[in-house]
Amino acid sequence: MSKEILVADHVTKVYGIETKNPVTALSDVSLTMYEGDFICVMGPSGSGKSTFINNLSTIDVPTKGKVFINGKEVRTMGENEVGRFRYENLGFIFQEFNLLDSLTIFENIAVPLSLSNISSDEIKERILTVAKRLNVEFLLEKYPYECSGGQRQRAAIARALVTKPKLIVADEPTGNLDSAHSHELLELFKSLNDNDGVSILMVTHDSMIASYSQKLLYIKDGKIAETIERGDLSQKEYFYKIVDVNSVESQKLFVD
Ligand SMILES: Nc1ncnc2c1ncn2[C@@H]1O[C@H](COP(=O)(O)OP(=O)(O)OP(=O)(O)O)[C@@H](O)[C@H]1O
Repeated sequence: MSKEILVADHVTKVYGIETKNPVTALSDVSLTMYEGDFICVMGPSGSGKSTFINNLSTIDVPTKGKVFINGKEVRTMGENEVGRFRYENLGFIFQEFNLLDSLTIFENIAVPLSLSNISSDEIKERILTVAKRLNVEFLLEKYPYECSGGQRQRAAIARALVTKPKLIVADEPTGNLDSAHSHELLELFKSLNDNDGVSILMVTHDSMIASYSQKLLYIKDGKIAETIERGDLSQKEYFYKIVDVNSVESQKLFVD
């Protein structure tokens, strides 16, 4: 049986708890993610998708409930341990790329490896390999401000993958990519998932992109309202199920 990589146990997140207007963005959510899972998170704007993945992946701390990664409760880890854990296991891809403007694309991709003991030859080789996969090898000597939005996003993805993470956490990773590059990225995710056993937790609003996953969580009002498993469905059949869930849930937003 596959190993549990991430467990969320009755997680609640309230923003502004000390203020007059606290917002419960996540309400008593539980999830067990196994090694090799490819899970996609969808839901209306403001439903709590980013809060969900941030609280599950050490970026933020829940108000109530527990998160375990590789069997260890995140709250009990010291800051250094969480930092090391992130470096060794997680690859983050966000819509904001946070590339450093004073560094070239090559140097930006190298940043996560600067803490490692890897030789400079291997660093170079790893960067070239990942840059080729993301089609940014011709940009390695350029600075981020010399690149387009899509190119910067692909460079940021290369930076997230250069450490060979066991779990990719992605929030709208295709937000700045055109359709062809979006599908290329998802083919890459699928190959990392199928062939390298990399687990993926991804937020998207695009049903086509979501159809690359194996499981879909539909979040509404800070709760998991629906779960769909791809199972034996073809990608097309799964896609139609995802479209259905989204349109049924959207229709519920209309008040007669
Ligand atoms: N730092 C914060 N402080 C206060 N409220 C917040 C904060 N971050 C998010 N929220 C609120 O929490 C709720 C959930 O936000 P979240 O960003 O998780 O939603 P989302 O589903 O990812 O939205 P979108 O699809 O628009 O990105 C929203 O009502 C939002 O306004």
